[in-house]
Amino acid sequence: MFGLSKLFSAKSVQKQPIISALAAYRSAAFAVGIEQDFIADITQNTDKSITVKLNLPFAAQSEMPHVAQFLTERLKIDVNVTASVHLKEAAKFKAIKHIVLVASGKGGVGKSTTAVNLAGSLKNEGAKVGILDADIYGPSIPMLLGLVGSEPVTKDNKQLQPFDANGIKAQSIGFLVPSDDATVWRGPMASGALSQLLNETDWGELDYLIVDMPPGTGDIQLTMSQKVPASGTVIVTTPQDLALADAQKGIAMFNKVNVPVLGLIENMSHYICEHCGEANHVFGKDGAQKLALKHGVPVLSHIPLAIDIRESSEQGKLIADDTDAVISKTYSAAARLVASTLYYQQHHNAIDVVITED
Ligand SMILES: Nc1ncnc2c1ncn2[C@@H]1O[C@H](COP(=O)(O)OP(=O)(O)OP(=O)(O)O)[C@@H](O)[C@H]1O
Repeated sequence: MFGLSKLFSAKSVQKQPIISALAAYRSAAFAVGIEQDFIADITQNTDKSITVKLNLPFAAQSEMPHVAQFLTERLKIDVNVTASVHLKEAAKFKAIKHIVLVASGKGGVGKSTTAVNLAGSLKNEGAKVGILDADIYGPSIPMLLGLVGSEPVTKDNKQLQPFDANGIKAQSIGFLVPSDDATVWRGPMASGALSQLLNETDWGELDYLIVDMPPGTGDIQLTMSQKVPASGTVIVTTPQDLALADAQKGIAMFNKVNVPVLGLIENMSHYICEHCGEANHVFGKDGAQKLALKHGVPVLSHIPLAIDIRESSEQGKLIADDTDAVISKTYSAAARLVASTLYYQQHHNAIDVVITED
C-alpha cells in the first residue's frame, strides 16, 4: 500500500482512499455513507488539495462543509467538496418527482409554518421545490410567503401560473375558493378542487412538491390523500397528549390509503430560555418519540417554540431563508432527512416504515 503523502503527490490523484472515506461518512441524512455512485469527479489542485464534486440524488447540499471537514481530518489533506442535486427517479406526476403531504391530526400545531419552511429548506439544499396549499379551512401559505393580494395568472387561458416566492413555486386553494365556503365542503368536492389545482398549475420540473393538507383526519383529508400520487407524508404534532392522540389517527389514516409516513415533526417541542439557554419542555417531553416508537416511524425533527418563527411568519418571510438563524439549521436538517428518507425508501429499503393499526 502507498502512504497517503505519496498518494496525493502523485500526478493523477489516487481515488480509492477518498472513495473509502466518503463511504465511511455518517450523518442522519447519509445514514449509509456517501456512495461511489454519488461521486462526479475527484481532482487534485495545484496546491495539492483535493476537490471532490458530488452529484447528490437527494437535497443535502448544505452538509458539504461537514463532509469536507470529515475528509480533511481523515485523509490529513485539505479537501473541498461541492455538490449539485440531481434526483435519479422518474417523475411520478407530470414533471414532479416527489409529492410530500404535510399533515396534522389537529389544527393549530404549526403544520403550515412547518410545511413552508421545509419547502424553503429543500430549495436551499439545492432542489427545485413547489408548495401547494390545500388547506381549505385556512389557506395560510399566501400570508406565509408574502403573497397576500396576488392574483393568479393563467397562460393561454389554460394553465395557472404558480407564484414565485423567492425560488419556491407556490399555489393556493385560497386563490380559488373563499375559505368561508369550506365549512360545507365534503370529501369529493375538496379532493376535486385539489386535483384540479394540482393538474391545472404549470409547475414545470420539480424535485419536491410539498402539499399543506387541511388539519384533521376526516372524510376530506382521506379523500384528498387518495387523490394525490404522494411519495410520503410528514405528520406535524406538538408534544401534548391531545395532539399526539390526533397524530396517531393521522398515521392510521395514511396507513389506510397506503401513503408511507416518512416521520413525525414535533413542533413547539421545547422553549429555549433567552437568559440561561436551557430547554424547557412547556408542553411535555418525549411524547412524539414514544408515539414514533410505537408506530415504527422516525421523529424527523424537534422544532422549538421560538418567537423568531412566529415573527417571520407574520412578515411573510421564511426563517429557513435566514441562514444565520439557528432555527434555520433545524429546518434544514429536517429537510435533508425528508429528502434522504424518500431516496432510501426507493433505492435501498434501508428505512423500513412499519405502521400499526391502532
Ligand atoms: N415553532 C413555533 N414557534 C412559535 N410559533 C409557531 C411555531 N410554529 C407555528 N407557530 C405559530 O403558531 C400559529 C399557528 O401556526 P400554523 O398556521 O402554521 O398552524 P397550522 O397547524 O397550519 O394551523 P391550521 O390548523 O389553522 O392550518 C402561527 O401564529 C405560527 O406563527
